[in-house]
Amino acid sequence: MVMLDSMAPAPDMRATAAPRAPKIDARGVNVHYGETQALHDVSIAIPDRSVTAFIGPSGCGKSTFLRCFNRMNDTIPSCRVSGGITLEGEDIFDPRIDPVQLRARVGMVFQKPNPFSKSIFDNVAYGPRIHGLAQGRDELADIVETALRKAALWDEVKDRLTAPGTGLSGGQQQRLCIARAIATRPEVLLMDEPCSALDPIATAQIEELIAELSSRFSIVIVTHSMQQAARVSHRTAFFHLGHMVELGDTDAVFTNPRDPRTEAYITGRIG
Ligand SMILES: Nc1ncnc2c1ncn2[C@@H]1O[C@H](COP(=O)(O)OP(=O)(O)OP(=O)(O)O)[C@@H](O)[C@H]1O
Repeated sequence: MVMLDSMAPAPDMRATAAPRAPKIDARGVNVHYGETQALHDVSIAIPDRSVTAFIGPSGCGKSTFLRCFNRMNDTIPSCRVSGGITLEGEDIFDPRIDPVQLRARVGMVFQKPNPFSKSIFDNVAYGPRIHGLAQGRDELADIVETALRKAALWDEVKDRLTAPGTGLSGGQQQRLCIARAIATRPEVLLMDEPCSALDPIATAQIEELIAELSSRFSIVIVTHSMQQAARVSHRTAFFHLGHMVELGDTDAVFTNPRDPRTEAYITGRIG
């Protein structure tokens, strides 16, 4: 049995979600940047309404794999992705799929909060406006309020919706980015180290939010913190040198890893 040094007292944030049919199914995914292969033959089924964590040493390909799910790698000219990925059974690489629509269904929150230089309201209204999700101003206002409430930010900003989003604290900005991502009613939320720029209190708020959102969305989170993965995720995938070495229930991966490389990582011997 492997124990993480500060794992023992950590509260368990996870809802008791039973595994469901896969929301995303990735088969034999390879990714190259130019001549360099960053990911080798990775396959994973991401369940609906649960949290999957990607962990592993720096440069092992976690973010690269995450970006495959909403075709964000399309925006990197040297990047080539092969293999199959489906969302709800639909091939995301099908030429009929519009990547902008795909990114509304598969939202993303980045490492550094990146609100637009617009008002708090307009940050959240941006996606619903471009995707035509609201019939008029009232409906748009409802969507914005709902997203801000789900992101646990409404009470802090309801009296200053016209103030710039960039004027909020780091933790509030990240919750604003989460509100912006969920305003288009995505099915999947990708989070790439969403707490790495935040203090412990803001981190705890985001983790609570992840636990709440996981009852509605499928969430995939890249994290450098094994404690965070243990607290928030149901499933954990461990990556090493571009390979997915281990995938399993989070408790099993952390307490009884099958692969010696996973054990070496979680006990701090590599990484
Ligand atoms: N835009 C890019 N152009 C070229 N190579 C890249 C690019 N992005 C990532 N890579 C390379 O791909 C490999 C995987 O990188 P990636 O960022 O996916 O790893 P990671 O596990 O998320 O790392 P970290 O934990 O440090 O964020 C690394 O060798 C990295 O240098």
